[in-house]
Amino acid sequence: MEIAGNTPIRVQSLAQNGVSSVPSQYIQTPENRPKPNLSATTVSTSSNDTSIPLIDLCHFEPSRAIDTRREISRLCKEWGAFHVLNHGIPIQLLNDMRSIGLSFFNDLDISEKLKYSCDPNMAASEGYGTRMLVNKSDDTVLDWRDYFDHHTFPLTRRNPSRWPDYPANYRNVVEEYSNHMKVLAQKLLALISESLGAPSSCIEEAVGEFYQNITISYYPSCPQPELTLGLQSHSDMGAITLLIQDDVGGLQVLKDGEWITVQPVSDAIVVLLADQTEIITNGAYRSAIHRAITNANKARLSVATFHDPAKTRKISPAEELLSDSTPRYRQVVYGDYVKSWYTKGPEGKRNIDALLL
Ligand SMILES: O=C(O)CCC(=O)C(=O)O
Ligand SMILES: [Fe+2]
Repeated sequence: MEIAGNTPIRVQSLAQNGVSSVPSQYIQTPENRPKPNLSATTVSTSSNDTSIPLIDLCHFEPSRAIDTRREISRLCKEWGAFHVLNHGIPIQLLNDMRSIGLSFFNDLDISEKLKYSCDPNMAASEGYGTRMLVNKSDDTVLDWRDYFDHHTFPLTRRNPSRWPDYPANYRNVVEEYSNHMKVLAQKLLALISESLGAPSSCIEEAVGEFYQNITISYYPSCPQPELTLGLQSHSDMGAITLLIQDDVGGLQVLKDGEWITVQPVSDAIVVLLADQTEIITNGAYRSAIHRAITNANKARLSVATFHDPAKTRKISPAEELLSDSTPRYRQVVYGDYVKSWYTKGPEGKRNIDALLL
């Protein structure tokens, strides 16, 4: 599966070559394969029952704060994943972000895209890639996904000249999107802190300066969606992830042992609580296990914006949130957490479970 220069084959090239069956490296073990879609045979339920919940943030209107905090608390305890509406991000910017991502993947030749290749031997390196883990063993099952990862905060990491210059507005859109998403992540972490009765700065102070990465994922149509995953089951390792997707759908969240498909809502943003927030809140709020499935007929695009601590940051349950309970998680240096995640793989929540006291 490797071509000259140690560059892994991009899934989009496989799909464009019209393969009728997926190469064996992409075939999931039976227990990890998506269940066949039962919706046609089950009794119809309201759409609320078959997606994650949605909360209207009412533009962070102070007079709604008490209700919003109460609802946020419930969603963080029961789900760790929910849609937000009236979040303050211009809808046009969400559409522009989807549109520039799609142009990069659809309009450029593979040879053009490969000019932006990330370093396949380095975890989360910036650029165009396909393999998420740095694990080199041949028995790793591969995701049916290509991506472009951008390093966007702190500003010292941001270098738009390393990003595509096609379409012409690509770099501007990513910069503007990054700035808006950072503000929203701060507002949400403040609400989440308040919803636990803590000062609004509690979680953000525990995280420290945000390291923000934006990953555009592209999932080509797949000849055998029943055997593959676009992205394996995981919880995100940082503090909070903000995600948008197109109208194809394929994001699934694990709730009470069942995979729930997140129905696309084009103006809404998906909030995913990540592992460091689980540690900081001492498990009061749990990170969401999620994955992406593939589609036989359509390619799919999503944009995930991750907000993480610095690699040198020590993370442990916040004093203000412990009150009379004892810490349930060992302190961890965030860089060590990331290293273990990328070498061992996520496999559900094995990395955070290893920190449980
Ligand atoms: O494509 C999606 O909907 C999920 C992406 C995701 O979970 C990730 O990039 O961590
Ligand atoms: Fe994720």
